[in-house]
Amino acid sequence: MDKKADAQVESSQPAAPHPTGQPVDLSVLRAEIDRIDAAMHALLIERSEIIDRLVEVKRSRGAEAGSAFRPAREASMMRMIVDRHRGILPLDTVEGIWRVIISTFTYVQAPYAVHADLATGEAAMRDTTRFHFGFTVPFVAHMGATGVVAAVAGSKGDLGLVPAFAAPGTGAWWTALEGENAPKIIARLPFVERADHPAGLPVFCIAHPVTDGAVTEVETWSLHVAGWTAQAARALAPLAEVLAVPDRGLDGAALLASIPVGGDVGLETVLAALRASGASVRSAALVGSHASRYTHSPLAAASKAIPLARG
Ligand SMILES: O=C(O)C(=O)C[C@]1(C(=O)O)C=C[C@@H](O)C=C1
Repeated sequence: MDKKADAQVESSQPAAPHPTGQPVDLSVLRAEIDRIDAAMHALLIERSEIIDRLVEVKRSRGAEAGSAFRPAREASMMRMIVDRHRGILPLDTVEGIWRVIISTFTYVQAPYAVHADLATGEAAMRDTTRFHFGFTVPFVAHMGATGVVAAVAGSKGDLGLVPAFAAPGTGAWWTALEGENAPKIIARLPFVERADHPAGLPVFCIAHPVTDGAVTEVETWSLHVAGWTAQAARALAPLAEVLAVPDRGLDGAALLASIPVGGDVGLETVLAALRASGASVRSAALVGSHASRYTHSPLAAASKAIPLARG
């Protein structure tokens, strides 16, 4: 059956009855869908116009020309979007749609590329990059985080994605972030974590230091220690998330420690724990910051979204 005939047969079938008891024709519902699609499209066009005005305001305030990415704003938008969602459209879809909207509006303000380290697994890193940045933003593949950091350092406003987990052979790439003008960690993705996230690979997003819109809920510190032992690793485990790789000499290690700001544990606590375990700390450099990890729980959301039956 051709599509037109198919549509006619379908639309001649009465759809599920309306709550008033009257059957509703499919064509009526499709007209509603067209109306909603047109309204959504018009809103996106209106959003573009607001972005034009936002660019003017940023320019008039002398904002940096490099990148339009504002980590604090994006983290808070993604939390709001996920928290208000309800209905049968999967959350993964909603999050993906807004990641593409926001990343593309970032791109139209100031073009950038995303450099990604594929060394720990090409498929997962590609999925993650496309989920968070869409297909309009150019994707540049690298084999190793060091190449990603170098590419970001040499660019005007590009972003880099590197694994936020320990993987064999990754090396202490974060030591290249130590200089004052070197790139820094500015975000950790996904902004909203949950079980079965379709692009759940934990990655750090790297960029030139952000002076406008940085978020400092978690600081990332590059530490060089001597006397790195299993005991030292155990002492740090409850205090901070740590990536560690061998560095300079037999028992030396380069660490990347993520330490929440304003909590019970600060950099001093971490350094004291290292010293108490017999390690000595040769240097500590702040190499970035990002929003706190934010976890979405479907059960908590469901109990919030579905009103309890009364009576
Ligand atoms: O709020 C801004 O500063 C914007 O540039 C707008 C916008 C968006 O599209 O909503 C785009 C890029 C930023 O990373 C954050 C948000």
